[in-house]
Amino acid sequence: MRVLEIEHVTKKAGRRTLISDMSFEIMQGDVCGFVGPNGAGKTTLIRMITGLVRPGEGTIRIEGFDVQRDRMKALGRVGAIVESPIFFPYMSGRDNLLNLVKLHASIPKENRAARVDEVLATVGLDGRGRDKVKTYSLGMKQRLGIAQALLGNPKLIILDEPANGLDPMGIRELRNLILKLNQTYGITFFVSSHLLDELQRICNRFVIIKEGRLVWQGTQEAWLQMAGTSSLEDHFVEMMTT
Ligand SMILES: Nc1ncnc2c1ncn2[C@@H]1O[C@H](COP(=O)(O)OP(=O)(O)OP(=O)(O)O)[C@@H](O)[C@H]1O
Repeated sequence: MRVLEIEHVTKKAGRRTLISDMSFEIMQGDVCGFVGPNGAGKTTLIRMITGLVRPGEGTIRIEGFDVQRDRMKALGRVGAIVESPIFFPYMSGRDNLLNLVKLHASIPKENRAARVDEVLATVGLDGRGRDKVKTYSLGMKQRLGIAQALLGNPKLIILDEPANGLDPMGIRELRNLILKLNQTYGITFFVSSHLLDELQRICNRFVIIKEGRLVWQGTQEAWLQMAGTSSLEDHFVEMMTT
């Protein structure tokens, strides 16, 4: 099943074209790495997928629902951390989520607390849920962000440079969490990052863009084959400079 469809999407800002006639698809169960140099348009496309910005032309569908025309149904299937998640620092992680769970109309009032405790346990924060967010490490805040994304039971989770600023332990925890959510709950992931080695550990597919255009998309296997004896990083740099 197609979870995300990007069809001939173009976005301009004034005379500048930020995204140009871009098309690709992601299937259910994929963990797709989204890569491109600084300024390639990754965040711009992610903002369109999450409904924060309108595409100028083209269509974006999530599980078949058009993000523009069927906004509620489309966005109800996505959990995303686009900019760093923002929580009230003087409230506990649990209280922050108890506040946010109210936004999900599909969760009855009497089930809210149970749902919050469930997602806290899923991301491994059950032991720290009642501590104030200001005492959390960056890695814990990221996991709280993923807990928030999980509240609505998403089919697709979009993460924009989630490993930014994380130490090796934090990166490892994030990696294990993504793999667990993918393998245990079948959640599809679309993850932008500059850390190709890290993406190589978790992704089965890649979408590569440059200057707002799709350069390549395919399986990790196909990319490794194309790269030959080079590392993905070396091959990526080569693709970007030729
Ligand atoms: N509203 C806007 N008006 C004009 N230019 C914009 C606007 N939004 C983004 N840009 C430009 O579009 C380009 C793409 O930016 P974007 O943030 O999507 O890139 P990115 O691939 O996410 O980069 P990075 O890897 O650095 O995060 C950049 O050159 C940016 O300055």
